[in-house]
Amino acid sequence: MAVRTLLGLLRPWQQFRTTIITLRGKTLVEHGCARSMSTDTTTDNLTLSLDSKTGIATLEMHRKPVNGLNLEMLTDLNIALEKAENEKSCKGLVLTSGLPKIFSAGLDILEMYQPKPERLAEFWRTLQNMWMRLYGSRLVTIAAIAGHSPAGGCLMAMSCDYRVMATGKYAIGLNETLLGIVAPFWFRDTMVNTIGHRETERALQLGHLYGADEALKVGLVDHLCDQEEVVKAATEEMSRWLKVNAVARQLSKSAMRQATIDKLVVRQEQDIEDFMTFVQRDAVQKALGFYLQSLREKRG
Ligand SMILES: CCCCC/C=C\CCCC/C=C/C(=O)SCCNC(=O)CCNC(=O)[C@H](O)C(C)(C)COP(=O)(O)OP(=O)(O)OC[C@H]1O[C@@H](n2cnc3c(N)ncnc32)[C@H](O)[C@@H]1OP(=O)(O)O
Repeated sequence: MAVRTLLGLLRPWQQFRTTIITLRGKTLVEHGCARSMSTDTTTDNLTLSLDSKTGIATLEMHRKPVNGLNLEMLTDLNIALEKAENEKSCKGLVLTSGLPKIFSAGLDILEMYQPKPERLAEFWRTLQNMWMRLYGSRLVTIAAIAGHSPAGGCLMAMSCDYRVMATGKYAIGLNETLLGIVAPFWFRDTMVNTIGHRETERALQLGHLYGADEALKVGLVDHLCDQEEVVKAATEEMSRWLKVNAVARQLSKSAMRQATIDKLVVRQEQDIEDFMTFVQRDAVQKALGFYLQSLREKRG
């Protein structure tokens, strides 16, 4: 409180600072505001910005062409999520995309196709960490989904507390079987926790991608609105969640989610090994190759 009062005495130009951080050979530019203790970050892959009045951060993904989750993007996501988590004035986070018609195409398949083992292990660990951070966040997290959200994109959306999706011809779901791969147990658990066991069983086997109406019907998303309105609708919903006592809400969230996260915590190394063995199998490499080819041919 005393710190806030002191900061309030600073002149506006004294309240802003710009810091440049170099990370993994990339430059992060930070524009910080001392009054709100907020820190905005932009990288090649995303922008994190905090509205100091509301305490709501927006995390906008913008890795072209489809927000494919590669190692660098996942690293940036981890840093941004940690930053929002550690920022005391931040209470909620809207996760969205700055690319048209895409929330996220999920994991960058090129990370799994003909991989270098060392990078493959790091890639998977970084994904695990991102999921644990997002699923277990103390913040109210709302996904604003204005585009396609298959596989890893669906995982990110399901890891939020609430999902707003645009009406339109967009698809969301865990479609791994269509690629000839298997959704790992923590992807499956997250879906079971969201839409229930029977619906998950059906969706996983079929690799079913839900349209927006169907996703709403099974509870995979919570609200539909026009494409242009998704972030606004997410922010409006957020204000409802922020009225709830924060400690009580966080404890309730953790009571519902921690056991699912702990399952991965105790099996994290084994899960990396399982992933590496599975992905490097000849049959899986062949299937991924065909799938990549089919994506390329689709474009003509
Ligand atoms: C038993 C033990 C088990 C242990 C675990 C084992 C296995 C591991 C499981 C791993 C879990 C995997 C999760 C994933 O997320 S896998 C990725 C799944 N994603 C997809 O299937 C989406 C594929 N993409 C699309 O369907 C479409 O691109 C779209 C998202 C609907 C967007 O369509 P559109 O706007 O028409 O764009 P294009 O299709 O033209 O795509 C533009 C370029 O982007 C490339 N692309 C698309 N998606 C990906 C991707 N996920 N990774 C890499 N690259 C991607 C596409 O090829 C185009 O490239 P080009 O310009 O070079 O042709």
